[in-house]
Amino acid sequence: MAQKSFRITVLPGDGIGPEVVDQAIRVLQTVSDASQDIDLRLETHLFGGCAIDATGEALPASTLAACKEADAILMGSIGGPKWGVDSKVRPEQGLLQLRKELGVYANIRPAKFASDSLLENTPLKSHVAKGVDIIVIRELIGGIYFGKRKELGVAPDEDIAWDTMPYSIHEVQRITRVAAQIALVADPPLEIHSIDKANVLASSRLWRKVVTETIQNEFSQLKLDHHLVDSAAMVMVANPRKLNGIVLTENLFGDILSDQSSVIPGSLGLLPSASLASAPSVLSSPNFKPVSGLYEPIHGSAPDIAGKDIANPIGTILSAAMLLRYSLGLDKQATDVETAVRKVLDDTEAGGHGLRTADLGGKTSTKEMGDKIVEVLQGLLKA
Ligand SMILES: NC(=O)C1=CN([C@@H]2O[C@H](COP(=O)(O)OP(=O)(O)OC[C@H]3O[C@@H](n4cnc5c(N)ncnc54)[C@H](O)[C@@H]3O)[C@@H](O)[C@H]2O)C=CC1
Ligand SMILES: CC(C)CC(=O)C(=O)O
Ligand SMILES: [Mg+2]
Repeated sequence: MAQKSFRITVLPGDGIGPEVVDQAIRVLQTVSDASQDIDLRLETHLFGGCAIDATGEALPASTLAACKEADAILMGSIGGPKWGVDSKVRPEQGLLQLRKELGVYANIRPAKFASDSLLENTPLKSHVAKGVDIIVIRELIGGIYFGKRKELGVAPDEDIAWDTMPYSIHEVQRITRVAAQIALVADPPLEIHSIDKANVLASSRLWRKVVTETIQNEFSQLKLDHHLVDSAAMVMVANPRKLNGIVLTENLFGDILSDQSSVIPGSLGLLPSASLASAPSVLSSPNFKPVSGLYEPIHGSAPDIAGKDIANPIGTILSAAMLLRYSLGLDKQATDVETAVRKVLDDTEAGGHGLRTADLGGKTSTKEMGDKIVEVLQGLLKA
């Protein structure tokens, strides 16, 4: 078999970013070392606050070029108090610019139990949390994060600041199609729960109309319902199984609801994400075509725990699994990474280790968690 060689651009970023990315790099290296047929070439670049310190820019041109040339990008997290909200150049601006430049409008954030044993860690009652399996699909390059805004102190009306939340029919159609295509891969297909604030916002009325028409006209076999975002936030913690399937929503609501969804399996540090410029193609299909993408945990740079070797690396490691599956077409290896994570967390299954980092009430360090996942993965990759 001809060797498959892939370029992966790595952006460790700030705070705990480099700590959790180090463990995901070891996982990808383990996949590469296990097969003569696979060669993963990882190249690290400056991005975020560390890039501002070194170059004055959050997203230097060389970093953007490396991202555009890569088969996939693995990111940690950016930001921190050193480059806070009053700074002229902020790391978060670089992240928004990167997402926009790459056109990755579809942000896929699965919120499920990486291991059933995590039920002991949920702050919800276990009968409420059990069986929750939600994929948040968040529109990522539109809405209020990208709309026109005016800062305080800018004339006219210097005492007023504002943001706007524009959405076009095209933007809502394409994210709805991604949600529908992901829903259809499951058997039975997943239900779609579209979240908006259509009782107040014009952009939400457009959202609801376009989602409804796209599903009715193109995917009429799928079940769709609509929730207002305030009550959806309540349902997500009171009876989250009601939202099982796909939670489809716009940029700001998706940012908030996905952090909230991480409470269900027990920690923000557990959840991965993929940001893509099209629907991922179905791996079992003969027409499978890998898509380039940006992969990152859903959390931020966690300045409160940075530099202590206690951050949970699992969200980043599971993001690397999504990278293997969607961008490199390495489904078996992706599943092996997910199985390794499950076995390391699990305290009941054969070969389970029951490890927990501090966010889940344990004492396992970031590096020890990475060590164990790599060790279990090596065994699985040989099989
Ligand atoms: N994609 C990105 O790079 C993102 C960057 N940020 C930036 O990160 C900075 C900090 O933001 P925060 O609001 O504090 O949110 P955060 O997500 O960094 O942290 C929130 C809480 O979760 C904990 N936490 C997060 N990840 C964890 C992990 N892997 N293991 C254990 N605990 C974890 C933190 O210790 C903190 O208590 C800000 O500058 C923000 O703009 C925030 C979200 C996403
Ligand atoms: C840091 C922001 C730009 C984004 C964010 O919080 C996220 O994507 O989860
Ligand atoms: Mg966020």
